[in-house]
Amino acid sequence: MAILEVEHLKKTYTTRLGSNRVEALKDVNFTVERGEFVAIMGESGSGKTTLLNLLAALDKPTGGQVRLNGKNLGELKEKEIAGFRRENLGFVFQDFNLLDTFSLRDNIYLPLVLEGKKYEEMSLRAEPIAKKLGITQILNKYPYEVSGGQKQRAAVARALITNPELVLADEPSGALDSHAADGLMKLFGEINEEGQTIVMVTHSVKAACSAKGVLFIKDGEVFHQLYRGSLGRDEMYQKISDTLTILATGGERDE
Ligand SMILES: Nc1ncnc2c1ncn2[C@@H]1O[C@H](COP(=O)(O)OP(=O)(O)OP(=O)(O)O)[C@@H](O)[C@H]1O
Repeated sequence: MAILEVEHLKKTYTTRLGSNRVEALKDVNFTVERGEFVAIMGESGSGKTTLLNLLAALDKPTGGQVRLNGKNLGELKEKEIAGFRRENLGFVFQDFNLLDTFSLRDNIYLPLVLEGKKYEEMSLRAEPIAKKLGITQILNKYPYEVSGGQKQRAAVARALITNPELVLADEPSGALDSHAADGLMKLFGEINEEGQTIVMVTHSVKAACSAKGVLFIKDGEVFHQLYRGSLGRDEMYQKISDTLTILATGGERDE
């Protein structure tokens, strides 16, 4: 079953006086099935962040629609949006977005605090997630006391604690060294194997190899979709690299 349906999605940015228009997304169509792990790739300025913002209901499309579990995000009332986002989506960002004055534990609890959950429930929910992510021993530390990889693990725990339908990640390994990035992608793979649907924007071919499919965006449109299927990691790496080369050189996509 499709968890995410994107139909004829369009986003045009207009400057205040209307003199300058940028068609960031022109006509984007794709679906994400439950349990998928999709990487979104494309050159700088191709519209990836714009797309992610629309998937996250952080911005309104100029045309078309995004449906999450059949619910058209465009029909959400302004006051429903924050709650809908909290209940259905988990976010992981390149720069972690952890609050420095909160311990990792309190950062992870934050979405549940906002939902008004009791401390015991927060603790019960966090325990298995922290264990899985290997951060049980450092939960009382503050973000500035731990490594980038550990910060990102805490951010992933925070994204997962509400048991979201969909995790949206924007360059999650972008600020990590290659060892921590590999660890994070392994973790995403495991979380996905356990049933979590993930959509991740990345510039890294290596990170995209962890996904089950890659959606390539060019000039605000879907240029190509690649599925891992039975491809080995090396083959997948090669196919992604080849497609990025075609994207960059303006050639036609290979079918
Ligand atoms: N708030 C905005 N107002 C006007 N134009 C914008 C705005 N945000 C993005 N754009 C333009 O829309 C286009 C797509 O931008 P977007 O940030 O979505 O690309 P991207 O693929 O995420 O790029 P990058 O990989 O560099 O983050 C670009 O031409 C950009 O300049």
